[in-house]
Amino acid sequence: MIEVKNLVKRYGDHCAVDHLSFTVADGQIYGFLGPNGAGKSTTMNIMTGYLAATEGEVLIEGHNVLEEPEEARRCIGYLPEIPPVYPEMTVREYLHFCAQLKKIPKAEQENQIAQVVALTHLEEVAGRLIRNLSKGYRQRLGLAQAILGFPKIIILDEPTVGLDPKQIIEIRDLIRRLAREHTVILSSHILSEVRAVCDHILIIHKGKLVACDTPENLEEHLSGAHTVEIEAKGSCEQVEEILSGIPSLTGKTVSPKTESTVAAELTAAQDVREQLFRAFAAADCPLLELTPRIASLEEVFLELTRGGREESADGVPGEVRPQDEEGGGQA
Ligand SMILES: Nc1ncnc2c1ncn2[C@@H]1O[C@H](COP(=O)(O)OP(=O)(O)OP(=O)(O)O)[C@@H](O)[C@H]1O
Repeated sequence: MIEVKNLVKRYGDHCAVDHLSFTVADGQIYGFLGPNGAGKSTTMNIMTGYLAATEGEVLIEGHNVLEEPEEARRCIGYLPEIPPVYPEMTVREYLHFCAQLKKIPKAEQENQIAQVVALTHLEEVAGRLIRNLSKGYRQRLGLAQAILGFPKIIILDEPTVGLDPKQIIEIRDLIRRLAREHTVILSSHILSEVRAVCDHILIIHKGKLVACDTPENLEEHLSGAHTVEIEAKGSCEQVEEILSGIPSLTGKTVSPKTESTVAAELTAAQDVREQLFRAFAAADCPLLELTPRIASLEEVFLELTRGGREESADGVPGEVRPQDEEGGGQA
């Protein structure tokens, strides 16, 4: 488990991380999402002990990252935004070097290196100098060193940057496989990627946590209260008349769709699907389609990271839990 408590990081006057609190539970994949400069890398660097916080603390499996760095780091594998590889070493030499740094027992080193090389598909370049590797292979090597030692928690800053589509799919599969036995936290700008692999999403904006939930809940709760699109057989007047009998509607736009059908978009503070069904049936007006509109993760992201949005995060509906000062926002 990771506990991030009231984390603040200031660079001079600039507050890159602003009282950030959240908890990461074991055995799941968390996506750290935010626009450029939101504070993702800074937070990850603090969580992994690479950077000191101005205020607040991070506990990894109960170990304070600053006070018990060895114990905390033993639980973490980290792929920073720029993988820390040495160009003059071969892939294999570098992984041996990392194994020593991670204090993996000598007798286990060969076996573990072989495993991570296989997992990240580095076999064919294992003897090659790192400076001659493509960006994709360097990224995979960065991932291999993060996995080495099979730590409980694996933190990946933009793991698929620079990879081609085939490699992206492979790395996603690898992340999913790792998540069976590890907790994985990854940062990304790519919404579809986060949507595809993560169980939980933390959205960060201007250093603050603005949402923390499953992708499904985020999409559902931000789908504009209840928006429903309908298509009915009849005239606009007839449909308007039926809708006027449903007082809980807060908005409606009605327009002809075909010669004999009408389309409408309706909003309400509650779920009105059953009322709609009954009202149209009672008026003998066939309801041909009734579709609740779900916001895409992209819309959720844009909504939550609009300028100044983080100031009013309290208003985020439903399960979207912004941080609180006690260290809430449990993920
Ligand atoms: N060493 C530094 N000195 C001064 N400001 C910094 C430093 N590192 C980061 N920043 C600033 O802190 C803010 C957060 O940066 P950070 O790299 O954590 O964001 P990010 O969400 O990871 O962005 P990106 O997605 O572009 O990598 C940015 O405004 C950045 O310019």
